[in-house]
Amino acid sequence: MSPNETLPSDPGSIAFIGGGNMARSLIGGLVSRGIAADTIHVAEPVEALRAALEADFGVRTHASALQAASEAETWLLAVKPQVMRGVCEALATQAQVARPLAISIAAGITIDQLSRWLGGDSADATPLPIVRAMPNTPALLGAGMTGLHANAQVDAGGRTRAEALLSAAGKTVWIEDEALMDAVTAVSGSGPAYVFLLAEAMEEAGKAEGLPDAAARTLALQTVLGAARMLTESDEAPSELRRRVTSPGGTTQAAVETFESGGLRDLVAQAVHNAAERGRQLARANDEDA
Ligand SMILES: NC(=O)C1=CN([C@@H]2O[C@H](COP(=O)(O)OP(=O)(O)OC[C@H]3O[C@@H](n4cnc5c(N)ncnc54)[C@H](O)[C@@H]3O)[C@@H](O)[C@H]2O)C=CC1
Ligand SMILES: O=C(O)[C@@H]1CCC=N1
Repeated sequence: MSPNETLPSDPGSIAFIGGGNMARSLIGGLVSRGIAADTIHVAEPVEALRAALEADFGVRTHASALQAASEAETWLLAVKPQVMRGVCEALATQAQVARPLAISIAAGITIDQLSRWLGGDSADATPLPIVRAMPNTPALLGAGMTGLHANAQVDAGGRTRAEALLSAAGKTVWIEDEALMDAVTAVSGSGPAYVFLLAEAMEEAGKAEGLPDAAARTLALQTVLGAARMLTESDEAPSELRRRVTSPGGTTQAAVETFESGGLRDLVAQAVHNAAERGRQLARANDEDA
């Protein structure tokens, strides 16, 4: 979906709990697709962030999570994994009364954990409909990628609502096995940082070869943009696009052989594995009952 297209269905009123980097990217996506800013509430303790969200997007902000949550039928939990438990427990009573659709974007934190924390003290609280979503920051441009997983309490309407909300950020894919959400986090949630790192490294290497700073940056960044567009706008596999740049005995071959003999593929696999493992650790580290 391109940034100016409207959404296929209205996601209804939304309370973002946490108004940091990822919430900001998602809010930018929603507002640019014509979602009325006054249906978006944001709870954020940092006053400067609240002021910036109001000025930039016209959304309603609150210092209190409970206040924002009481305004909306969908809660988008966008705080760090390390504070998620406290935030959920503070909202538990309201959650059991209002029974919102709760969507968490926190890395690692499982639906079982969210369900327990939002269930409050009552061990037999009826499980809430909960969606685990893993977006990424290109959401701000409508070019994001989100993996979604729902528990059994989420009905077709809830799935449609979650998908409408996250599709404001770009593409979505449903993941039926929750255990794979850590792999989604490791590939696409964290993935933009890997591409930014490559861009940084290309820029630095260009400077080391003698290019002026500004030229090195433009050459690296425009190359990443052009390659990303070819990857998504052509029907060819990445390996075929690479083959077409690589003249036998030429310059690209010299570079690609250096990457391959240096173990780039193994390094990427190890990096993705470590990111997924970190997601699993975050779940354990933030749950003394697990
Ligand atoms: N940054 C990214 O690229 C992505 C982040 N995520 C997930 O999104 C979540 C947020 O990450 P970021 O936006 O990067 O972090 P962030 O630190 O920029 O945002 C979190 C915000 O929550 C606020 N906050 C803290 N306690 C709060 C409370 N009790 N009530 C309301 N707000 C509270 C903080 O002031 C902060 O502004 C994390 O769980 C992360 O795993 C998921 C996908 C991508
Ligand atoms: O680094 C993190 O933990 C978060 C989750 C995915 C991207 N940023």
